[in-house]
Amino acid sequence: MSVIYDRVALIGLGLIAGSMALAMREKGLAGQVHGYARSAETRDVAREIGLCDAIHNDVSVAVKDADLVVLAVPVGAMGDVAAEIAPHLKPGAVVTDVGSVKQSVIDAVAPHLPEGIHFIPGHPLAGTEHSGPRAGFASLFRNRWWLLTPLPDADEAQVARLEDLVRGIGANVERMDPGHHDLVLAVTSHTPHLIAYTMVGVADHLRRVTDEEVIKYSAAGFRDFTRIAASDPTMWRDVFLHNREATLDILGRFTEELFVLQRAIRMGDGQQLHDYFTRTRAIRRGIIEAGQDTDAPDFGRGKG
Ligand SMILES: NC(=O)c1ccc[n+]([C@@H]2O[C@H](COP(=O)([O-])OP(=O)(O)OC[C@H]3O[C@@H](n4cnc5c(N)ncnc54)[C@H](O)[C@@H]3O)[C@@H](O)[C@H]2O)c1
Ligand SMILES: O=C(O)C(=O)C[C@]1(C(=O)O)C=C[C@@H](O)C=C1
Repeated sequence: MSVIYDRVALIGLGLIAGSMALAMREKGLAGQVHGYARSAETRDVAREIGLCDAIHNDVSVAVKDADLVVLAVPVGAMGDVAAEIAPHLKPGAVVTDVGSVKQSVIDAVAPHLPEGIHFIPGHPLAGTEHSGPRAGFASLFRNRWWLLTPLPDADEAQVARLEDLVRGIGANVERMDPGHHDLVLAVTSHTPHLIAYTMVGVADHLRRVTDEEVIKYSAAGFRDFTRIAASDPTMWRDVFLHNREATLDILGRFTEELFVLQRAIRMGDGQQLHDYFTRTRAIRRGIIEAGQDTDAPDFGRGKG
């Protein structure tokens, strides 16, 4: 593949930026990849594993002459970082972000960026429960969605160019309105994380169970919850604080459904439980058949 941006600057060298660096370098999509990290420890690790062509401790130097700047910090830090880099951006540069929430990032970042800078917000729907520079891997985005939420006055050629980069690192790209993005992600990612955090918290409260039995007899369902609940606390604190309304809306609906099932159990209404689980099984099978769950062990065989 050919170079799409001569110089890329990654701000915040964690799981997502690290994976982007490895993927861009593997595919030859960037002339040079520069990275900025606040902590000396992160910079040392990034150097040790050869994540970027150059690692900086000064964000203004990192973004200088960059054609693409990627903000890969927690959602709550995006505004401060944008304010810090704004005076040092190359005229005509593209700034994107990878935050899990879109409207609040747009509100926090856009006002800081000078005229002539192309801000194109984005969100890769790919991740793991691990964080930091060592967590990155080049194939993270392969066959995953990467949503872009361009502003109404976005430059079409610049959006198309960023889409080429995203496709180049293996993802499928789609454009979406930021408010709609935040509602969809509240359903598919944010509320499920909150439920996982809560379930693991409940087990923890039942100390007599956690001390031995949960670990010893941990079945697949609970194990999946513990994986999700091991995700980065700063990142997820920021997600909930910045996608408050959509998460509260979905959480309200979740609670209503939970009460319906709770009542069915209390009343011994097996038919209702069976009907409900039949519907949810069909949803899972639909995802597998659409080829949207490449992690599933039975992927491609149409079984859920
Ligand atoms: N982890 C996921 O599954 C996932 C998936 C998609 C998108 N995202 C989003 O990507 C972004 C980065 O997430 P990640 O998983 O790579 O996190 P990470 O914790 O692995 O990396 C984030 C890095 O940003 C640094 N940082 C924090 N505040 C900073 C600041 N003010 N200035 C400079 N650096 C700062 C941290 O020290 C850390 O090194 C977040 O906005 C997150 O919502 C995460
Ligand atoms: O697989 C995981 O560990 C994830 O939680 C990844 C996940 C998700 O919910 O799918 C988490 C947050 C992101 O913003 C995007 C992806």
